Amino acid sequence: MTSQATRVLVLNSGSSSVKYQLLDMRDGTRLAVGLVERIGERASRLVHTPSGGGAEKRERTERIADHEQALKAVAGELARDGIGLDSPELAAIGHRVVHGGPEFSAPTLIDDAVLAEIERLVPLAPLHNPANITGIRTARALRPDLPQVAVFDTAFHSTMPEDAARYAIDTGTADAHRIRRYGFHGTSHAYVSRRAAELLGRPPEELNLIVLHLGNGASASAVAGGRCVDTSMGLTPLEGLVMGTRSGDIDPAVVFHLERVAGMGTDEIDELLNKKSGLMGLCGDNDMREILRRVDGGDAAATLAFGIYIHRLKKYIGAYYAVLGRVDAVVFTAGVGENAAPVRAAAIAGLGGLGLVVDAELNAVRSGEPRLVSPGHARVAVAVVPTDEEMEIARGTFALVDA
Ligand SMILES: Nc1ncnc2c1ncn2[C@@H]1O[C@H](COP(=O)(O)OP(=O)(O)O)[C@@H](O)[C@H]1O
Ligand SMILES: CC(=O)OP(=O)(O)O
Ligand SMILES: [Mg+2]
Repeated sequence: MTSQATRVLVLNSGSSSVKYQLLDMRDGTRLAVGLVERIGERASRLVHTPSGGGAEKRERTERIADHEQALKAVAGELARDGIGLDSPELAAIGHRVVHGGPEFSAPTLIDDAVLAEIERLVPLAPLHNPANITGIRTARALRPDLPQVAVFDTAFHSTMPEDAARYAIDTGTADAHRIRRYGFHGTSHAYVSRRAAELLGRPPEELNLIVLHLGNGASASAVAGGRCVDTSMGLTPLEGLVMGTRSGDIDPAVVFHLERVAGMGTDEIDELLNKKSGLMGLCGDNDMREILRRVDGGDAAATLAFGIYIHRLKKYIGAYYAVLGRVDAVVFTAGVGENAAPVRAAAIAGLGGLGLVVDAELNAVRSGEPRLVSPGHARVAVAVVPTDEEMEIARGTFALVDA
């Protein structure tokens, strides 16, 4: 790596999309942000926004057959702005990898052995890891000489004590199959915990936080002194909160019942719980904006879906309050947490006895900045802190290659 190589390209490859950012780690400048979506469909879409210099957003709709073609299209857009993959200023490519299993608890330089291990973990994250692997393979083919770094969703949660990480099932079976709670969205929980400490003007080591990452996938975590002590997702990203299309917590016997009584197969049940449940399963919509519109219009299914979503969220706030013993702040983040004021208000409503109160006026403010939504006199702060998983991945990547 040359001394002027300070840029990191971050790739967050999903099953049918690639989100990317090019960052300069000298000062955290964002040089480009973009998204390729509907990969494999007839009309895929690429949106590329070069930052600074008043450059215009560019948008294209065309067929992009696979992740390899998507990455080549991204490389083409970056090259057009003179910041292509061949630039000597590029230090590394950082990849979001969702499941790191028991092996990976820190950003890791990718070689053949690491890639093989990430592949071995596919059964534990069938929706996520395969896309991450394709992203890595393609990026390696485009720039074989460049360091490629994997940053794992599970890493931040590796500090969970065994009491929180173990399921109460037969230990031999659990160990033989690596069955335990791993947790996800870790880069978000880590980044948001740090930014929340800055907002509160206190060192992270002194703080107990409940972080609520509410996006399409959603998870809660209890963070004590900057370390995760419990989180709501488990072996896979299916456990915990009600999500856009995932059920979150259910009695595992529901699965046996569906097999024995409803005659459903394992793959069918997997698809039901991961893709046809949650808000989508309850009311036919997974976009919180649409659900809030329907609730306002008095729609009964949307109102029930919202109620179930909020009830589960409250249960986790209460549970993590008890796990932590003392809470300094409850922090909302991700698409729903950052933007949906009614979700924040409803989740905190009635928790005055725990010192949790939301100020209606502060909660209604729309802003991209970290901010408090609790009144000045509140015993426990309630905050909104926009997440930035790409920046956290870039930090982890650059720290490794710059060492
Ligand atoms: N203004 C808004 N009000 C309510 N919900 C919103 C708003 N903007 C975005 N969202 C919600 O955020 C969700 C996406 O969150 P995001 O963190 O981007 O998810 P992911 O990264 O999992 O795709 C959408 O499903 C949408 O419901
Ligand atoms: C792990 C996970 O649930 O990720 P996402 O929210 O991006 O689906
Ligand atoms: Mg997300």
